[in-house]
Amino acid sequence: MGEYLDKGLHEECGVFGVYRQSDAAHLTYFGLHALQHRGQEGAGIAVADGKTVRCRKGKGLLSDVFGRNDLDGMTGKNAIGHVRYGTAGGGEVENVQPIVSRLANGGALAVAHNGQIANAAELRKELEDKGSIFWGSSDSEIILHLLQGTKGPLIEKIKQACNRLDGAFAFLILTEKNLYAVRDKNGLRPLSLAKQGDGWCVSSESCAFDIVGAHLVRDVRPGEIVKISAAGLESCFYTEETSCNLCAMEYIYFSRPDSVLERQNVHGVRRECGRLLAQEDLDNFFKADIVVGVPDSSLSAAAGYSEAIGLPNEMGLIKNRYVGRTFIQPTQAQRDLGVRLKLSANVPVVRGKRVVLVDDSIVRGTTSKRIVALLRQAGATEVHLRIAAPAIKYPCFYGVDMSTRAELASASLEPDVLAKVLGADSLRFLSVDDLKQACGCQGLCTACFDGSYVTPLYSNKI
Ligand SMILES: O=P(O)(O)OC[C@H]1O[C@H](OP(=O)(O)OP(=O)(O)O)[C@H](O)[C@@H]1O
Ligand SMILES: NC(=O)CC[C@H](N)C(=O)O
Ligand code: SF4
Ligand SMILES: [Mg+2]
Repeated sequence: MGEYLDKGLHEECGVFGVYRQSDAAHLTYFGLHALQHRGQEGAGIAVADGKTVRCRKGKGLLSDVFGRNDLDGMTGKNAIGHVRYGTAGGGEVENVQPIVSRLANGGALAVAHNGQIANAAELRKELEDKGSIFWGSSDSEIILHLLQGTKGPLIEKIKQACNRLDGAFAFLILTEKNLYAVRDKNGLRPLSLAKQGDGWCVSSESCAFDIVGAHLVRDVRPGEIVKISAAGLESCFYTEETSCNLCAMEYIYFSRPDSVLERQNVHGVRRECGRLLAQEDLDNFFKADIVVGVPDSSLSAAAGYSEAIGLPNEMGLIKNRYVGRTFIQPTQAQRDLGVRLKLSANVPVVRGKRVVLVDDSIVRGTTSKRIVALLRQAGATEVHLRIAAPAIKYPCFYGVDMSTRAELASASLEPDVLAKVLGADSLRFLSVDDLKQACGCQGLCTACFDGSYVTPLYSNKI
């Protein structure tokens, strides 16, 4: 990620697929475009025309990989695509997805995976001991090797493979004729299904359906394998032991505000997090002048906080929308300037004001520290930091780039100590109970807040 500004939280991957659509490759391009926020390291599209599966992929953004005419030769009515931020294995092109392979029966298939397989190290060793040779180093490739080692029609192979995998996986498989959508039994990563004319779409987030004119039907259920073929849509489950534990960070940070996950609109959840966060300040007769959200991901929470507490929600920080990719290998001085390149304080708005600064999360604390300093330099008299998520204290082994406790600011520092380190006058987080209430869905993974992991940890260490 050296080419990008040093971000606190990295997105995950996004998957998108279409079935029975003329111009499937172009539609997949547009779907992936709506999911670009989930991964910027690599992108790819595989398309099937009933006889073959063709794939084009490369490093970088979608627009780096696909030029104006690059999709012209990719004919076929079914396609899948992927945007990657790697969580296992490096950023090399071998790990960019979809990964295309051939089973022993000669059938070609392409796989696009979002998530992280918790027992990847154990499975890879077992497969290598049995003779598998891996092409790359990502955990996603394990899915293909497991399929090769099982018997029966593909749907049976997928069931058997899924029963060996643990952790987080939402993946798509494209064969010459069919499309499969699979979600792990804990429902850790999102995956939704939509109807488009007489065809279908599948996506990590529903925001991608809107852009291609498809209509959200439902989430793929935890443990479900959906097969889309000429016969229509068939559904089966690889296990009966299922429960929904969607990643809470999808609501807090990763997903786009216009997406609907498990029937909850992401903007609505964030706004409710902000409202609930304000409650304790209201009860304590907390005094401030304005509420400022950190653009863009905290704006919904700031709106909810401001509504509940009755203070104006002001545009005290401005984001430069053209910052994303900046310079290759920035110098340390340029890194230090990072937040100024991305965010500027709106001086006339914050000067002389007691500011409630609302952000969605603190991971390493770098962003908050820089923004608090920025507001003070702009003349804010007080800066009270309010985080619309609980304190992150434990690593994630399910596909989010927070892998050691040492890098997490809240793992070792209580809020009042952390407030001092960040230069804020006060600091409060949302409680886990309030987060669950705001998300309103039946189950939620909250492991990085409370250490309640929904799978065994295998060789991963807390
Ligand atoms: O405590 P830290 O390690 O700094 O990480 C936390 C920050 O990271 C994310 O923002 P980021 O700047 O990555 O992206 P955004 O512009 O999409 O919010 C998140 O919204 C927090 O602001
Ligand atoms: N962020 C993700 O979902 C990544 C998928 C997979 N673990 C990879 O590294 O390619
Ligand atoms: S541990 Fe945290 S980031 Fe990881 S899946 Fe669970 S809620 Fe999401
Ligand atoms: Mg942020």
